[in-house]
Amino acid sequence: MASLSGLCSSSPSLKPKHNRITKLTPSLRKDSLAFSARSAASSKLVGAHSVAREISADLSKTNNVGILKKAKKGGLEKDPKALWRRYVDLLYQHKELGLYLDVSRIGFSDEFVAEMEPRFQAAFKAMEELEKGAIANPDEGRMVGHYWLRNAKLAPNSFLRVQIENTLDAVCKFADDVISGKIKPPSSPEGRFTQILSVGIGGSALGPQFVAEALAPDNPSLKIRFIDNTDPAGIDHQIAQLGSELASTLVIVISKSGGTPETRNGLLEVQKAFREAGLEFAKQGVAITQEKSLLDNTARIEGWVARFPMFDWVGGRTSEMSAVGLLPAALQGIDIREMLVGASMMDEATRCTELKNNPAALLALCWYWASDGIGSKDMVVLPYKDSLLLFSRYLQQLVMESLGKEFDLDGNRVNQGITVYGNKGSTDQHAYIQQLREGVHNFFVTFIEVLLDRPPGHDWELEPGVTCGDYLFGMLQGTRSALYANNRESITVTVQEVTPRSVGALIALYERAVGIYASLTNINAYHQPGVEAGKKAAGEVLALQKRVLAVLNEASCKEPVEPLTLEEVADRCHAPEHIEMIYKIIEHMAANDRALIAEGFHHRSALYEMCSEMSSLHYSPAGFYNASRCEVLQPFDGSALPNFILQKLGWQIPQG
Ligand SMILES: O=P(O)(O)OC[C@H]1O[C@H](O)[C@H](O)[C@@H](O)[C@@H]1O
Repeated sequence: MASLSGLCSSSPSLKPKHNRITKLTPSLRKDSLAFSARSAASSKLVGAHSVAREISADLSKTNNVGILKKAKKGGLEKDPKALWRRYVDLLYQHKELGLYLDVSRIGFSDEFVAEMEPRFQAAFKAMEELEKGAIANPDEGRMVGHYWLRNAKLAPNSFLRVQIENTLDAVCKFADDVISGKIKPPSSPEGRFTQILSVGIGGSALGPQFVAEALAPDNPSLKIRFIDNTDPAGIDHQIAQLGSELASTLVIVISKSGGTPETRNGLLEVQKAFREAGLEFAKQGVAITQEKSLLDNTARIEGWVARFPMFDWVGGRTSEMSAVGLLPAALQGIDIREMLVGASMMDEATRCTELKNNPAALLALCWYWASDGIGSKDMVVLPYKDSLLLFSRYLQQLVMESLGKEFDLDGNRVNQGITVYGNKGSTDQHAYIQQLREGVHNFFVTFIEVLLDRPPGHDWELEPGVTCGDYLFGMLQGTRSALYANNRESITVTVQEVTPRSVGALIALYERAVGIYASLTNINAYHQPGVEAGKKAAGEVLALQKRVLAVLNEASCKEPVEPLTLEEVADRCHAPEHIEMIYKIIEHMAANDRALIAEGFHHRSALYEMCSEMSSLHYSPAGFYNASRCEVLQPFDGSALPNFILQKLGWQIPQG
């Protein structure tokens, strides 16, 4: 990349008066900091075990909305020379990582930054305490230690340090042994593992999926597929795609808790496929989970090939640099030590307490400015590189599960969060960017730019002077300009190329930005109580389904079979208030041939079929019941049924 200093000197008219930006090395960047640096009144705020809570108490006195309203009055800078100066002045560069952050198209002012400075200093202090082992997840009484994974020396005690180092060594050794064929499946025609089937969900899937898409070579040592849902058709598809290669498949079951229902279901389905193929699952299964979890115990008792630990102090959405992300990556031939180096270098850079020299803080500043500190605007993430397609999905969990909270750390209802979505450019330009340019103004964009189009030596000009990659570049720059011209703000993160190092750095950059933003907004970024509520509700639905089945079974055992209306089923389940859910349960079972709903004309063709083949079908104007399968149907007007069906059922043909 042309250095910025080079560009400046070739455009003397644009060169800023002061010489502090003639060369943007990290050290000079500090001198060029235009933001007023206020002293942080934070030393008294930090306690070993309740960092965020104490900080928040002090910061809650500041009126965000007031600052933002005042600061936003000015509107966005449009003068090209002033914009160029803003770009040069604000550009963050990490030369060693080949990573650049341009925040010049977010409209914050120096005054706003100055106002925010104490909050940032407090956030930096909180992050420092977190890295030292403070209980940064107060609700769950946990430390938050994903930063230690890439630099074990930072772990707060030697026990954790050794745990991290041993796990990394074990991951590398296991991957080497699998790739070399030293560890092999018992009955594989290839004589080695050729496929990975990863079973996990949420944080136990998104990181490995993103990294596989971004970094796996075209011919990886092992190919990876994912089961990340409890969708039976999706599971069947993955197993069908493996076909006879199931015998050469290493199944990695990933679950921090070891009890996530979707993952358990995926495991049970895969185990069934193994049984049906006459394969012994234990010889091909690996577990990544917390010690002594249900999954860990199962894997231990059944004697799976290997088990790797997940640590209590690593959250699912920040687990990519634990065995969760490292093992699948290493098995695909991805250089995981390089990923760790990239993350570690970014961690170092984002520990900087000068806002303008800290890329994570700059991101958090932009988010705060753009979304008014309350998530009023959505974050649209647009990587202009196919291999980074899943970055937006990965960030969706990282940002939304971390920041989307009902209460702040002081117990105030705040309903915080930032919505994240996006796929990739320029593809999205042909889909929804029309709205971003001209429609509802409820977002800010993050462009992810990759400078290297293709490996050197492979490029060609598809028209004079222009390559395919030039088009991609042009699309990105064009969209950035067109959006800004219409007052749509954007951030641009640029990496030289997509490598294990730059991907590790990107992950670390966003992890820290989320942590800092959480401090700014005084929320706990490390728990997910809302997800728990959804899981609990799902459990209740399944419990209700079991009660519904029990009621139907009982009625079906009576002689003659007792027809039930929906209301009667609900009453017998002692759940009349859940009648709608009971209807949906029966409707779902009906769709899967486990029940039948006769409700109005629409369903009658189904009735005909059933009636013609089932002798034990019972019908009454009050309800419809299939004794052989324990099925209940909605009441409907039986007289509307054709006579031949009523005859077949042995019912009286209605008069008139
Ligand atoms: O890794 P597991 O314990 O199976 O959890 C998988 C996922 O489950 C939940 O939905 C959490 O909200 C996620 O943060 C987590 O990553």
